[in-house]
Order: sequence, then C-alpha cells, then structure tokens
Amino acid sequence: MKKQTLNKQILLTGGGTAGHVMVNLALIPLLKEAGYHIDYIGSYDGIEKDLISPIEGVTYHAISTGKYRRYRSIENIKDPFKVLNGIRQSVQLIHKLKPTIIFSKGGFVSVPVLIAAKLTRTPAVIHESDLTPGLANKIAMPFAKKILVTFEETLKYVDEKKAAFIGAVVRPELFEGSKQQACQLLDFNPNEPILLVMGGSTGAKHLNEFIRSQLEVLTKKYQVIHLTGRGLMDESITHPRYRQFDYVKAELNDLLTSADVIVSRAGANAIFEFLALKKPMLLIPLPKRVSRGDQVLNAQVFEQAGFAKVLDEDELSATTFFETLTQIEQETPEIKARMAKRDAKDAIHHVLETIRAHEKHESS
Ligand SMILES: CC(=O)N[C@H]1[C@@H](OP(=O)(O)OP(=O)(O)OC[C@H]2O[C@@H](n3ccc(=O)[nH]c3=O)[C@H](O)[C@@H]2O)O[C@H](CO)[C@@H](O)[C@@H]1O
Repeated sequence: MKKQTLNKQILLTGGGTAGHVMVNLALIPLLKEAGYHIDYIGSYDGIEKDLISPIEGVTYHAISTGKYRRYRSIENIKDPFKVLNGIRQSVQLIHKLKPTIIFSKGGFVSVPVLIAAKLTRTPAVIHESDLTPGLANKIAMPFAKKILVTFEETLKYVDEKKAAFIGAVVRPELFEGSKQQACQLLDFNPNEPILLVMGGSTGAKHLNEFIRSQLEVLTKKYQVIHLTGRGLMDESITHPRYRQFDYVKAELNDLLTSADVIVSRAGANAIFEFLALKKPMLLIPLPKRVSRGDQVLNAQVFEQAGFAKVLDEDELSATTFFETLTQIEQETPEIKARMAKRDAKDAIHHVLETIRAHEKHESS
C-alpha cells in the first residue's frame, strides 16, 4: 500500500507596516520545525517584502494591493481595481499552492488574500494585535475560522464564538539582548541613563521633529537612541550622546534591552514588547484625526494598567514632556513591579495550535 504523507502547506499574509508582519516572523521558525511548507503573500514593495523575502525556506509571492485612505485621493478610485487584480492573483496562487490553511496578520495586503480564501473555501485564521480590529480583519472576520486577539478587551468587538484571547506574541530573540553590546555599538556609557525613541515602523515625523527640538536638554541627562522610521533620519545632526537609525533588525534586542525608558507611538506590537522587557514608557499615540484611533485605545489600556504615561500629541510641549518623564523616573520601581506581575502567556504556541486545529487534512 502506498504510504500517505500529510501535506502541511501554509500560506501566510500580512503587511503594510512592520506591526502586520511581526507575528508571522515569530511563527515561521515554529512552522519550519513542525514541517510546514511556507509561502507568503505580500505586496510588491511593502515592508513585508523586505522582512520576509530574505528568510530561507519561505517563498514570497507579490500581488497587487490597494489601500483605504482617510483623505481624498485619485488613488482611492484606482485601488479597488488593484484589489480585484490581487484577488485574481491570490486565487491563482491558492489553486497552485493548495495551502491547507491561511494565516493572516492583517493590513491592506491581506484583504485580497482573504477574499480569495473565501472563494476557494480555504480555512483562514486571523490575528488582531490592536484593541479594536483593523479594516482588513473586519472584512475577513465573517469567514475566518478563528480570530486570535492580543487584548482581552478586543473580545467585545468580535464574534465571541470564533475569538480567542491569547495575549501578545513577542519574538523570542527580543529577550536575548545585551546592554553591553548596545553600548559598544553606540559608543555609550553603560552607567549613564539611556532613552530610546521609537516612532513606529513607518516613523512619526511629528515625534521625530519634537525629539530633535529637545535634544540639547534631553542629552544633558540621557544618551538618546532614536529609531526614526524609514527615510526619516536627519544626517545633519551629530551629537556624541545621540544615535539615530531608520530601522533596525538584528540589533533591536540590544537597543531595547539597553533602554532605561522608552518614548514611543503606541503601535500594539511595540508596546507589548516594551512591557515584556519591563521598560517604563511614555506613549504619544498616533492621533485619531489621522488614523482610526487604534493607538489611542492601546495607550489608554496601558495607562490604566499603570504600565505607561500617555501624552496626547496635541498636548505635547517641552513642559508636558519633561514633567511626564520626571514622573516616570520617580515611579519607575512601582511601574516595573506592576509589569513583573504580568502573566507572560505563551501566545505563539497558541497560534500554532489554532492553525493545526483548523487546517484541512489532505494527504499527498
Ligand atoms: C501608522 C500605523 O498604521 N501604525 C499601525 C502599525 O504600526 P507599526 O507597524 O508601526 O507598529 P507596531 O508597534 O505594531 O510594530 C512595529 C514593530 O516593528 C519593530 N521595529 C520597529 C522599529 C525598528 O527599527 N525595528 C523594528 O523591528 C518593533 O519591534 C515592532 O515589533 O501596526 C500596529 C499593529 O497593528 C498598529 O497598532 C499601528 O497603529
């Protein structure tokens, strides 16, 4: 009798910002270990291409995608056609690759893939890291088999029969950072305080400009690491106590570990990483007027839990900024004690178990 082997073929998707790729990055090593063939659908030029395509053992497929903009633009008329083309390409890829399951981390690139999943009756599991679901995940929810969420509060926004609260997925390598290595790389003194600024994977122009305007005062007390976002570095600034990077990959764990305090936007992945590494944080969320307001809600939950202090971007001034930083310094032992009590869930294994529970069982 011919021996039957289980065909484990997974199709991953998600992108647009790094936040929509991180869970996939954490998942890929586990999937490889479990013997999956891994394909990834992303856009032609998004950050997911840069982060995923170099990974050995993962085949990256680029498709045409559209995006929803909150402002009037000619692109809003062209984009539905791009999405239609992306659906056609995804259906073709699904027919060719025959995945037993699709896992989506959200972002606009995932919309055509998930519509194609529905058309081809391929089971899909989705993950939402923000407190309120993003548009792509909202579109996918009715036909997803399971919706995994990072915030417990998200359960009230999704179909409770399908949803599971799993906590934050944090890449394991982030726990392996070394302050000493960071200080060597940066030529910083390990005995003096370090403040890290992160504007989110796509950067935050307003936050970047504000930090630069306060550098003289800030660097008197802190050595400053500034992650500006792609293409947003200001090469004209050279200061012995200031280092800027547009986007860091492998060294991120050292840089985060070295920080005594973090000033950041409130992207879901980043703030849970700071929490996992027990870093007190001052959050300046992306305002609701330029987004769907997800970061404002993420930040509120962290403030209520006593993990973060939050400043509205419209209230940001030298006075409010330095007053809030001083409060954080004074309360650091209590903040860290609250963070230490936080139950660290093994979220990434929950993702893998859910995938296994919902995939089609086909033999080859
Ligand atoms: C503008 C926008 O739409 N932002 C959204 C996007 O944010 P964005 O992708 O910016 O934010 P997240 O905090 O979720 O993720 C950023 C990720 O990039 C990593 N990182 C960052 C800088 C760097 O130099 N190197 C690096 O590896 C961080 O460690 C983190 O894992 O997705 C998040 C999760 O859905 C949302 O909460 C944000 O509102």
